[in-house]
Amino acid sequence: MSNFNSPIRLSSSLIKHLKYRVRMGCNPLLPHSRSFTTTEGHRPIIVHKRSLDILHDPWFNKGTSFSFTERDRLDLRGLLPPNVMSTEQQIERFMVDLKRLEEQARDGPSDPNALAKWRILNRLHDRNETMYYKVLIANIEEYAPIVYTPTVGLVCQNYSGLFRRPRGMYFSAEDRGEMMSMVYNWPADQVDMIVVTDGSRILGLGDLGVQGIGIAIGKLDLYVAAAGINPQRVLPVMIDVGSNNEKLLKDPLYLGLQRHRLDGDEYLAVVDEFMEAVFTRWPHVIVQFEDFQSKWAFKLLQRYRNTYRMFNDDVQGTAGVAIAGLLGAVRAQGRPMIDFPKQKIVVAGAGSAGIGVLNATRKTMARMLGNNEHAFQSAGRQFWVVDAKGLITEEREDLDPEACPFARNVKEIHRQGLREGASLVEVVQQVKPDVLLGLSAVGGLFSKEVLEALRGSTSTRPAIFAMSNPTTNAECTPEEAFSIVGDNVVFASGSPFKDVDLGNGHIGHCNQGNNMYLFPGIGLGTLLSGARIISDGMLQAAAECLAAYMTDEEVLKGVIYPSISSIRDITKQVAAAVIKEAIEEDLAEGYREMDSRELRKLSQEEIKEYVQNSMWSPEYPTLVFRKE
Ligand SMILES: NC(=O)c1ccc[n+]([C@@H]2O[C@H](COP(=O)([O-])OP(=O)(O)OC[C@H]3O[C@@H](n4cnc5c(N)ncnc54)[C@H](O)[C@@H]3O)[C@@H](O)[C@H]2O)c1
Ligand SMILES: O=C(O)C[C@H](O)C(=O)O
Ligand SMILES: [Mg+2]
Repeated sequence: MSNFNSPIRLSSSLIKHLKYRVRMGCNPLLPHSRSFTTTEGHRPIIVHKRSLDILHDPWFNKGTSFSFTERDRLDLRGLLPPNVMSTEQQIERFMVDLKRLEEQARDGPSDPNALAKWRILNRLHDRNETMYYKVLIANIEEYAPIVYTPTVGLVCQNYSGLFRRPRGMYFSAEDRGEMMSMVYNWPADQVDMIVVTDGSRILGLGDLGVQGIGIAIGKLDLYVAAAGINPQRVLPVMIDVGSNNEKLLKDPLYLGLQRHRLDGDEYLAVVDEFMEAVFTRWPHVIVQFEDFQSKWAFKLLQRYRNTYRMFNDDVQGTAGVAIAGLLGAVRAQGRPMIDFPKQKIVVAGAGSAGIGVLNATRKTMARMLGNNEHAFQSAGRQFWVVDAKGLITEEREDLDPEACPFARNVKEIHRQGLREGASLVEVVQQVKPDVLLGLSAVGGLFSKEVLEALRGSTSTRPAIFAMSNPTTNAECTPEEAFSIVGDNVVFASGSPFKDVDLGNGHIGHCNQGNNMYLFPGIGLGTLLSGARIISDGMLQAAAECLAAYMTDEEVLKGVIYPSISSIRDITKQVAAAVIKEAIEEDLAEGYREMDSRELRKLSQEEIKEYVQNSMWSPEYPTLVFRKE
């Protein structure tokens, strides 16, 4: 039996490994260390490693694309098949493999091979990041539903089984007091974007605990693919304060802390410590809060938004996307934008997303009505909010403070033939809304009865937003919407659905109303402006930019959101709008060589050019070895 005083015996293989690490210039006692250099442009990259270390490093790995001379320079000879492939050949080989799976897929409502595709893409991500993003960007329409909603939901649910190579950082309740030093374990000296979750409300799937890291990874994939954030400078983070999901707590394969969630001040102390640690190491980082249960989403946003560069995607990103869609719906009715404050809107769901949408939409209406208290009060009367307990009125007991401003006046509601707790069907029947918007996480909530009631809408073209994710949580499908309410409706869903063949040569267009159209641009614009905080004005500018992206011709056809294939261009425009607003609000402090004075001199076109030139593209840099 060994005790602490006995000499340590090292196995011969361990000695060999340590000697090898010394030879490679690494500290044998520290975990694997990497050197980080920028890959923008076509400049060579100086690397301090060779041989297998290069092949195992996805930032530098080119797989079969290493040229003969590079293989010699980097001691790779013999470690790869001899045939040198071009990038195109490599990608083709990969795509053939991927497509084979699809050909075998049965054509069902969901993709039976979605998880298999995720695994293949994930493995590529592990071994060759450049190629991974090249594939993702070139085929974004096809593979966003795999790396993002809906499949990412399935991935999070099955994360224990799917976990291979760790990605990102985990801060847990057990790490209290250690985070300030732990944060230095991450190898990158520069981090631009963090997406953090506590796993408490992953999409509409509830508390998935530590497995929620998948959502942070998926969101950051879009930051790289859509916003051109350098993948070396993104960091997915999971704050593991436990889980209240009893199934997970009993699962022996669960990878997270097997304890109930911390609450109250203890919870806040963990998140505070995390924020302090990451902003100490990377003062210019932007932190996106993702999929926190609404109980904490609002509190944390209020706590940090005036001190740190952060935003909550579910509250603020979703709000902007909804506003853009709602404005699109008005245009699709052939009405002028000024009619927006007249829209009657029924919202199902009063959580972080629903309340975020309600607040921002009310403010937008109030601005159009004169931006005074009277305008704000009258805008508030355009909404009827239904949650799990039915219509919310001032009679409701124990109402969340966030929902209070939207509780309907009891007398007014009685005159409309409604009451506290009225069902969604009753509300739709009585209100005859222009818009029915769902952020309830309840699949099928817009039942046949609800949709039939919507046929009585006073609008010439009612709009249905079934925004809950993933697919199975959508409040209704586009088929149901078009067949029950009518061919003329405007339809959007949070997760992608196919367009509907209406049978008479017409297509019922299915828009994807998802915050992916805004968060990458909000992050990129904030980064490049160097704004200290993310203001309401910057978020509003992002939403307006998205709304203006669609032409009149498109919206009249019911197309209110762009195709995901143009997401890189949309993100560029959104980022430019955010920068412009940050400059106007005097928040922009500049980024790298572009200081605040230079920024202020830029014209609208030059801002767009600046954004475009700052976006990372997946190209192999030339690698050159030099000893450290
Ligand atoms: N499309 C997007 O971009 C987008 C963005 C954010 C969130 N979402 C989706 O929105 C959903 C909700 O997210 P959240 O953060 O607000 O969740 P949440 O848990 O905070 O809120 C859910 C709300 O729905 C209400 N609800 C539950 N059952 C209901 C019922 N039968 N009828 C009416 N309301 C009911 C609850 O009372 C609660 O107010 C999730 O599915 C999420 O994926 C979509
Ligand atoms: O993640 C998404 O697809 C959208 C949104 O952030 C959500 O929580 O559903
Ligand atoms: Mg989310």
